[in-house]
Amino acid sequence: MGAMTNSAVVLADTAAYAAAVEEASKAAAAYYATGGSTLDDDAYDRLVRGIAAYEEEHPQELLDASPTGKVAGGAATGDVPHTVPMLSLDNVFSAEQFVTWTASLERRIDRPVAAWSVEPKLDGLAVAARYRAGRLEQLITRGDGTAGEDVSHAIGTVVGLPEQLAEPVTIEMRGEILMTTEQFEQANAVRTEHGGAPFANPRNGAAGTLRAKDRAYTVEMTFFAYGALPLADSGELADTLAELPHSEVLARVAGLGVHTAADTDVAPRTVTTVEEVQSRVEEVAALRAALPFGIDGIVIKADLAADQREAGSGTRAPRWAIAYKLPAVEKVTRLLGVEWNVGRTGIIAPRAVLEPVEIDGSTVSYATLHNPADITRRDLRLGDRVMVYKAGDIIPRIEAPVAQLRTGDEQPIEFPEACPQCGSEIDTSEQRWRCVRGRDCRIVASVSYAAGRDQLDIEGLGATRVVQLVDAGLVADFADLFTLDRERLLGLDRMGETSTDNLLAAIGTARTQPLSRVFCALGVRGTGRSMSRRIARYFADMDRIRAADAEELQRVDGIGKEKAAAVVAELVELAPLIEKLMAAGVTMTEPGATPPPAPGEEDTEAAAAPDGEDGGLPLDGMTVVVTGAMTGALEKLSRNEMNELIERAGGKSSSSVSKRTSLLVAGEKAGSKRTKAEDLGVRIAAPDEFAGLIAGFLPSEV
Ligand SMILES: NC(=O)c1ccc[n+]([C@@H]2O[C@H](COP(=O)([O-])OP(=O)(O)OC[C@H]3O[C@@H](n4cnc5c(N)ncnc54)[C@H](O)[C@@H]3O)[C@@H](O)[C@H]2O)c1
Ligand SMILES: [Zn+2]
Repeated sequence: MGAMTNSAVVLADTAAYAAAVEEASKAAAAYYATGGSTLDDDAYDRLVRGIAAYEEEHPQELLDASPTGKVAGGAATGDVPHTVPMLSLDNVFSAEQFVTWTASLERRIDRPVAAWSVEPKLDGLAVAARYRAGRLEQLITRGDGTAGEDVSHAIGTVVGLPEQLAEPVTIEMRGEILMTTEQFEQANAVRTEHGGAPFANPRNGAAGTLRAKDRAYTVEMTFFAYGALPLADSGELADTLAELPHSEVLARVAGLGVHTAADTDVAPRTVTTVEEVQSRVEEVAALRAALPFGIDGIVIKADLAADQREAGSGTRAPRWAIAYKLPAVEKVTRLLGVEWNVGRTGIIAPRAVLEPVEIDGSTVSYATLHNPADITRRDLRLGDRVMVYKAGDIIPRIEAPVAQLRTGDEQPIEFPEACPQCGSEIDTSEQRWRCVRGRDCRIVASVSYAAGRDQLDIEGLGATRVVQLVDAGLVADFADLFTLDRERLLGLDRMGETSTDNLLAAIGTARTQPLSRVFCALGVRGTGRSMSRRIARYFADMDRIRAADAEELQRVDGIGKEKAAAVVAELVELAPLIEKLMAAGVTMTEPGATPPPAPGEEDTEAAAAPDGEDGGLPLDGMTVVVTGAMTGALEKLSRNEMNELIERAGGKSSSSVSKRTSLLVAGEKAGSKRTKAEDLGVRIAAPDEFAGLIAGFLPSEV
């Protein structure tokens, strides 16, 4: 389980302390009233921990408004007295803290705790539900712990809280009201349909919904009981409830028809040792991401009534129970942009680009947005602060914007008007938008990419022409270009003799492109131009690349374990295409590169020879940066071609000048890179001088 990384806010002086108390009180008031706090729980907890730390150092400065030591931070109130106070829970954040807590509890009762109940800490709001003679009469919030608010108007909208019990008993059920993920989605759909702002997360949804009266619509919530108490006229049930172990009380509650967590994957479990508690805690933590409702920890309670009685309660929390907190899975961050990605079948899916935020031990920079309707429904805007949810391995998702944090500068999200991959029209008739070319979209995009200037460089084969070839069924992948039939090309619109012959000639030339470009044209994920060149130079021919396993691929500069495995897998998928290219006579070797020793021969002299001695290339061991306009023999070369040239001559190309740069090729209008190279004392060469240095490697004139 990831450790808690959130440390307390540090408060330097009285003024900072007072400001923190005010901020926390405001947040808590909003949180308990409508669920609409501007802070996420992590930020709130860090603030309160900072307040507590300051108060410990300066007890004489304690402000009345301080949230510490109070149920609901002192922010909630009510006028319906509770029979027995409804308290909060103390927290632990690690196995060690938990062990310390059990030791102090056992010291207090002067004996080992006989059994523990380990249950989910449901992330909703505490309520008391009073049943008289089996009928649900009153629903009350926790309030300040001694008195809560009457929210009986919600009776009938809460799944798991029947209006009639299985037996005509008088009893108070205590538990949590929350929205399941599904209810939350439903709530936001209904709410936005009625012109309301979506709830930022399920907890806010439950808080806002429970207290709202006279809404034009109802949304469902779910109740989970975690305890029961007698009421004034409970009769003999009072004695039973006072004596039964907690676990058996829960079983009675369920027997009466009230919902508990017993039917979930994280059902309460009774165990006897601290080790068993710990392993159940880990189990629950692992199950969390897949649960259909939110939990923010695990509650561990002494199970026996006698143990609970003797431990007693403080003003804010019982001493016989503890909340083992799990890392927060929700954080507020900013929505920076939206990307539109086209899938294999042509589905165009939006993805949110976020200001990176750490959630549960990983950095989250993207979140799924499902479809355009979803964006509209959630009323998301660029620049919005959004609540992001991420647990376990699930794809992070945006729950909703935090509307209270809007500044007015937020911008609408623009939807694409043409397919971002191939430029075709978009079919918007369904919720999930789709490129009208469907699966062909990918073909159009990958053929266009392969024909591009930095890959096979096929002149006259622009996007429109590719669309034309794909639509005519002449091309299903870019290998088909090499077997195009002249007569059939002539049959297409706008393809006269001249353009057809020019195109065929350009394709013929493409056949002679070096392996590095052919490899790049394959579009293997994570291998752009320079990586493709490194791979091609290392292996020298396609067969060797294909024969390489992940371990061997990692010998190529810049390829790590994960990328190596991904490349190997993708090359297997691409086998039919590669074979088609080979059959069409496309070049499969890299000029000037020497293949590595075959596997198993690594220890022979070739491998033992010191680096650089093998080829004696002019730029061996050098890192070269190019800037400004090239002239003379280099004039026509694009930046990519310059980089190819550098690498062919044994150097490494880079785009920025640093201490490690060996040479800067500076042409006309060289700017800041030149200044930087001068400052660092990096050698600078004019294009002509550089051309002389690598003369043997210049592309032959066409
Ligand atoms: N974002 C904000 O602005 C803001 C403001 C105030 C409070 N908060 C958050 O609220 C939390 C503190 O609230 P709290 O005082 O309600 O304490 P809590 O939620 O940490 O713990 C106590 C509550 O746990 C609930 N609970 C869930 N499952 C239970 C179970 N099986 N058995 C017993 N109780 C169970 C009960 O409702 C109980 O009242 C913190 O996590 C804090 O971050 C956030
Ligand atoms: Zn498309």
